[in-house]
Amino acid sequence: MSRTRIKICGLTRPEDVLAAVDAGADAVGFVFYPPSPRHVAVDQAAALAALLPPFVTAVGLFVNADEAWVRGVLDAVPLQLLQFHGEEGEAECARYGRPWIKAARMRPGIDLIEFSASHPGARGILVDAFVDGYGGAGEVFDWALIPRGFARPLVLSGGLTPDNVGEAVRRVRPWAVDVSSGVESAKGIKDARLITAFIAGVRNADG
Ligand SMILES: O=C(O)c1ccccc1N[C@@H]1O[C@H](COP(=O)(O)O)[C@@H](O)[C@H]1O
Repeated sequence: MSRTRIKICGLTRPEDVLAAVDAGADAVGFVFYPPSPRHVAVDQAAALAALLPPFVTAVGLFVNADEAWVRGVLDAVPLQLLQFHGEEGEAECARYGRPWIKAARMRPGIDLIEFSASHPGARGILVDAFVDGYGGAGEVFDWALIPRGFARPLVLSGGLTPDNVGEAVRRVRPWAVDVSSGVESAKGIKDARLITAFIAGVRNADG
């Protein structure tokens, strides 16, 4: 079994980027969604992305964003992967010519197979709790909503913490996990000890 990839999302400070990299994160996320307390300005994100060593992926998170604005971000920030976390359709996700993942907002009644089929170009499907404000709420959803044997790379998120990520990895066996609130001391402020504990929890579950 391959090791579970780990993304630490919602970084706003250089020290948090370095903490995530030092702890062994595979990817870091920058939130380009002004209502979020983790929103980063374009020049701020460019400075943070410049700190990344090779083989750590810079992910840009967008929610129903205006096309011209996204293009402006892409011109200024070296993002290797886009995360669409709103109601973006396939064409909206594809128009930037960059690899992307698509978030499914999980609640009872959702058909993840059908959702996945409507986003054929996504490199993976991220599953998060259905919450007001679209995400970053620290809420867990019912992992039983994920079909067994889901055939595409699955990124599990939503209320993961150092305490529950081991159980999450053992039960769901996702391709990757993504965390924001669960490694914070305050909104947008990461805690290096929590990041380290989170990554240790994943690695213990990987076995
Ligand atoms: O982090 C945010 O502020 C955010 C805002 C809008 C959409 C998504 C957001 N973050 C993503 O939400 C999930 C779950 O986060 P949490 O660990 O429960 O806090 C995760 O994929 C973040 O990338």
